[in-house]
Amino acid sequence: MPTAIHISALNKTFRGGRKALQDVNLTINTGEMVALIGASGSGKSTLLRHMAGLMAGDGSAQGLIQIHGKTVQKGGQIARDIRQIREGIGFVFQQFNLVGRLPVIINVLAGTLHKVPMWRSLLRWFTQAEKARGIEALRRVGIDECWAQRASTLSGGQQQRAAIARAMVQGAKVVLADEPIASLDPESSRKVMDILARINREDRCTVVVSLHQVNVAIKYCPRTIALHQGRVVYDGPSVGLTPAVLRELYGADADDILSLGDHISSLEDKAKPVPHRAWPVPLAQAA
Ligand SMILES: Nc1ncnc2c1ncn2[C@@H]1O[C@H](COP(=O)(O)OP(=O)(O)OP(=O)(O)O)[C@@H](O)[C@H]1O
Repeated sequence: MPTAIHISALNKTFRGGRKALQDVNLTINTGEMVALIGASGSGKSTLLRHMAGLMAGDGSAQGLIQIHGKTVQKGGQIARDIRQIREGIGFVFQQFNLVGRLPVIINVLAGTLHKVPMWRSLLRWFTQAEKARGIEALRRVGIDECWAQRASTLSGGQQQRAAIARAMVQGAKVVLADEPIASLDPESSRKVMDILARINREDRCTVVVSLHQVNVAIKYCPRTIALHQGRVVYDGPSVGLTPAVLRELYGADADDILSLGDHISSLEDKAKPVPHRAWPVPLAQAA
């Protein structure tokens, strides 16, 4: 399977000497849906920001990040053509989400700006066909009726969904989502995760999503990469992350990942008469 994201020897030391990423080496294949988990401060956002070319790794190390074979950064230098590379990446990052004063449809169509002439992008003038594509993307994420509203009037979950619609319109083949459900209620969280899973499945989009909740990772992502103090401490099937494994990896910090862990499954518990089994059988026992 072709490689979507390749990371080798990536280190990040912030001013003051805090090591936020330590010798990160990863390969994510096209079409994977991967969760990044870890306690608060473990380096999830920092890693995603490096993948997006928004932050450069340590210059002294030979850190390399490539997306679809194109270099995002190498040896602490962001690639000169990073804008072009970003055209193929969809971001569901809080700070990038939407321009609140503009209508939802314009925000979504911003995903096509790299494809339209400069004068049209400045005037925000879109063709009927482009608008139809935007509405179709909004329909796929279930908020097409909101197309004319100012983005600032959407709920948090709707804003995340609009950001995903923008990535669809953009034709992104990699979507990076930084804690997209962190501040959402269970129902909105489920919708956002369902949509990410759909674009992964239907559009064969590679999705990397950082999550606090390990059981959401287990439910939606076949593979989980777990970070602890900037290091990859687990990279494998999500079902292998039992409470016992998490306690071994994180010690007392495991509670951070486990205690927040059931806000989607608790919703299902209410809906289903059968008891929800929060933890799948550990791999060792299943074999
Ligand atoms: N700009 C910065 N300057 C200095 N230190 C930073 C900076 N950004 C992040 N850090 C530190 O790097 C470490 C990793 O932070 P990061 O935000 O990546 O963690 P996280 O796993 O995403 O946490 P959370 O789940 O709380 O969002 C933390 O110790 C954080 O304090």
